[in-house]
Amino acid sequence: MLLKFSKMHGLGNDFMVVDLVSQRARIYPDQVRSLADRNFGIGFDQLLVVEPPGDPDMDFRYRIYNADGSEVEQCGNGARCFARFVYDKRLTSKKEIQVETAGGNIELRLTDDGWVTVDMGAPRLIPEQVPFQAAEQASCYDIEVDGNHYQIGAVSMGNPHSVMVVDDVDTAPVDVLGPAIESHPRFPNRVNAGFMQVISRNEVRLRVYERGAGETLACGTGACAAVVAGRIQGLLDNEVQVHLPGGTLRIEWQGEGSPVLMTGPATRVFEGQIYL
Ligand SMILES: N[C@H](CCC[C@H](N)C(=O)O)C(=O)O
Repeated sequence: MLLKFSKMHGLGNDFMVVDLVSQRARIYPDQVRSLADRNFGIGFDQLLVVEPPGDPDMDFRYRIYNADGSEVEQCGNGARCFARFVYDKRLTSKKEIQVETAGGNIELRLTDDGWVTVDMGAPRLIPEQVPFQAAEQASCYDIEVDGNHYQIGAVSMGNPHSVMVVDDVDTAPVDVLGPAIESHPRFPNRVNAGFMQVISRNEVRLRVYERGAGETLACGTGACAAVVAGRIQGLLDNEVQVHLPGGTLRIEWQGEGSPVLMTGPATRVFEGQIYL
């Protein structure tokens, strides 16, 4: 079966995007893993799939698979690329697009400067909703890793995030602590592990070791979760520039119960086709 795809990225977060609205195909987890294999496949952090909506009030369903084949609830950088893809491919003429994901419904807004603002919905802070094992909700939790103790925030943007404040992201032990936190037993569904350096109340630097993909050049939901965690710890204001290795996102959050808004670019790289 021949499958057409687009290669896209959001600040270096690397995607393969396939349209299953106009192409009749089915993709299975083992196929995802082989497509992600940078030696024999196309290589990506996540595979993004465009499908017809289940809910007639929505425009599309948006399915997301990590490079390890795991299907996940949300992908922020991918949402911006999704909007660019469906508009440029003329699957919609709308510039405000309602999308159904496993982690909740989101709204994608294409702006005239070619960027995209995504209403990511309200963050979930109740431990059971992250999910994270904790006796009660708090802005900060103590976790133990290899006998050492660390303070983290636990936030869901539909997908689970841990956020650790560090003095310097360049020297943070992301390669060691990232995988250890990703598979920490208190996160029953694993977790994306963020490391945040606070520059000011409106500016942070962030690195994210992503669940199912490893460290990426950018993580959209990670940027949202970092701002939420920083704000509830009293470190940040409502609008924050988040500097990731691949570039900067603008994140806005007015506080508990409000949606998180993420604004940034979406870039097409090449078109391709592959025989599955
Ligand atoms: N690795 C994430 C999914 C992709 C998130 C990231 N690429 C983004 O831009 O939000 C997870 O397992 O929840």
